[in-house]
Amino acid sequence: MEKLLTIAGSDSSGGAGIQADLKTFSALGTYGMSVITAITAQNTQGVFGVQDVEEEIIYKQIEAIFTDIDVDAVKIGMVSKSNTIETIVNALKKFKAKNIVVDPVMVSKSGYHLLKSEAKKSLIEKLIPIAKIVTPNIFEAEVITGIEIKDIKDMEKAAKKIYGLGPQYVLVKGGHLSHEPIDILYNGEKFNYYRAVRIETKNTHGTGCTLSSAIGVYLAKGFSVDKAVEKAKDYITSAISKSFPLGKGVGPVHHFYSWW
Ligand SMILES: Nc1ncnc2c1ncn2[C@@H]1O[C@H](COP(=O)(O)OP(=O)(O)O)[C@@H](O)[C@H]1O
Ligand SMILES: Cc1ncc(COP(=O)(O)O)c(N)n1
Repeated sequence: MEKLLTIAGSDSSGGAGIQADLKTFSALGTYGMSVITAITAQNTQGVFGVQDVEEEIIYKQIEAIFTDIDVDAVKIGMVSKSNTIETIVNALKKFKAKNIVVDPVMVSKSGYHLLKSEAKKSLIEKLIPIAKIVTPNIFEAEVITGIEIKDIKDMEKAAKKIYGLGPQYVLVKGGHLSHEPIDILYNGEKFNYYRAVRIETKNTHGTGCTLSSAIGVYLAKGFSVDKAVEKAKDYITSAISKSFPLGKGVGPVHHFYSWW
């Protein structure tokens, strides 16, 4: 069984963050482990508080895992502040982590800034360069590049600029486009396009977390990056099509749609 690690924030309502990542790992038949970077008090309507975890215990969690267990892929989500990012990057370099998927989480669907503004520079200069694949949504790609994104051509321009920061692959996600949700993969030479029909639902809490975790799963299973993205895109599209209402706000995707 492949062994996956998520380094991310906890979402108390279970739809995004660490909880979405572990559900994805489990649903797709892999063994999930977690390093918690921050605890959010969150539900389907908003984020009401965040407590960052101290760098020392973040490092110790990573060390405890890598000195004992072979990790086949690592997914990184919410990282809050620059000290957290630097601790994670140094630790992953030290332990020669492979198949690193960086989801550059910035703002929750409910509008809360999960990445502090002082951490943007470290995210861009330190975290993105160690990624095998980085998966910004349109807003994140705009913040990283300064390019305003209105269409596919702008997404391609942003993907090229982000590739210049050092990751091996860039996936700009089109979930927030006004038409079909096309995701664009760039490897420094060519673009691949992943199309899907737009599912009419408000219940999309955790889509980005779920997609990046699923990409990690398929990389751990030995698929090429192109194929891993294709399979992960199929999984997220089905999980969104079976998403369900929960609470009073944005409900979650159904990670276990093929099981129950
Ligand atoms: N309504 C939808 N129907 C189908 N696919 C969607 C929908 N919303 C998002 N997606 C897909 O879900 C994945 C996550 O994308 P996105 O929502 O853009 O990321 P994030 O959660 O980081 O904002 C992408 O593959 C995107 O194309
Ligand atoms: C702990 C945590 N990590 C990530 C997200 C982003 O997920 P979404 O964009 O669906 O709100 C979140 N809301 N909470």
